[in-house]
Amino acid sequence: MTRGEPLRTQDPHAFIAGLPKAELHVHHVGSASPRIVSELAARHPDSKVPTDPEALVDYFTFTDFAHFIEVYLSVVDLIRTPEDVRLLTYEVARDLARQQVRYAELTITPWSSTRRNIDELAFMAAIEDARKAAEAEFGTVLRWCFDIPGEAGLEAAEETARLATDDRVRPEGLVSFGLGGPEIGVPRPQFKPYFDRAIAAGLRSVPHAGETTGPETVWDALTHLRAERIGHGTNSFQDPRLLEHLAERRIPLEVCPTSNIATRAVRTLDEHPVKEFVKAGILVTINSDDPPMFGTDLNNEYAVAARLLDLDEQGLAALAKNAVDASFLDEAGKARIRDEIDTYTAGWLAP
Ligand SMILES: Nc1ncnc2c1ncn2[C@@H]1O[C@H](CCC(=O)c2cccc(C(=O)O)c2)[C@@H](O)[C@H]1O
Ligand SMILES: [Zn+2]
Repeated sequence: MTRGEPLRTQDPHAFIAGLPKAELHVHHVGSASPRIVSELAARHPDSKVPTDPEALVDYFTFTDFAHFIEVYLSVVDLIRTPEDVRLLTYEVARDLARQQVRYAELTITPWSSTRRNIDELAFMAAIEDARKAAEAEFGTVLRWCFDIPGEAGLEAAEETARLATDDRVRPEGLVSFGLGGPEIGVPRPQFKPYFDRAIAAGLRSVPHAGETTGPETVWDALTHLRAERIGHGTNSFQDPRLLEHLAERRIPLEVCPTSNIATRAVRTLDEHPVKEFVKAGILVTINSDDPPMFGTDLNNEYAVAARLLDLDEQGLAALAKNAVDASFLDEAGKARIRDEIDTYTAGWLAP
């Protein structure tokens, strides 16, 4: 790409690759690279996960959301020791740093590990050790969102709330509390007491909603779970009043375009409602969700957004700043990344 020429007619990849970014919606286990997955699968030959990274492409082709969760859990099954947890977390940070991600909020489901007999304190020590190493070595700041796997029931919710609020256990890097997994048959209001506890302990509320069910789930997340950002929120487009509400209250959406196609929540990228969200004045952030499982990464999601939203370099820089604004970083941290984005963009556009 030639500097100074309008991006619209050019390939945006080079600009995006160097653009400093923040990632707000990315799952810990869902970020395991094919190399890590095949390494773990080889360590645990009883697993049905392929050891050949090429075979993983087929394995990571999903017929629907339920199939995605089934495959996701087979990868969760590969993580069996605190050392597996530390290695995964550190490698995820390395992949983020390579994409110029300066700050990421990583969604972790601690219950999935403690129920697989990983000691809770050893688990927390493993993620914190990786977080500190990543910040020192790559300059990427990681923070955690602990999420309830909704379909696993209220015992899992109780355990997740305990791990997130008990001062003897909760890790220093924890900033938010989430809710993931299937939405069908898993009403949001039942999780209110757990979100209340997490919020009282100073955590921010970031449930998934409106990914596989309609706008009423997003309303539930706002009303009952006091959501400050919505994971996906894809089907919000079906309710104009909800779009207005999200815009007015400045509730950001964590949009993950390729994920929605891979899990068949949306039929094609061209039908993705992200453009309607922007038109409605909603603070849209672009994210990768479970990048290797969906054959994507954050840079590719920005390229997808550039196409769907018809963005030039300034537009992409504004999108990157949306994620900084919507993050749970402190003001000084936000200002640093915003400045970096401005400096990078000005340098790129200078004749
Ligand atoms: N696009 C997504 N949309 C929603 N969620 C997503 C997405 N990507 C990844 N997740 C993750 O999937 C987990 C689901 C885990 C789950 O349901 C479950 C049920 C029963 C037992 C167990 C177990 O561990 O034994 C787990 C969520 O907590 C979430 O972190
Ligand atoms: Zn997600």
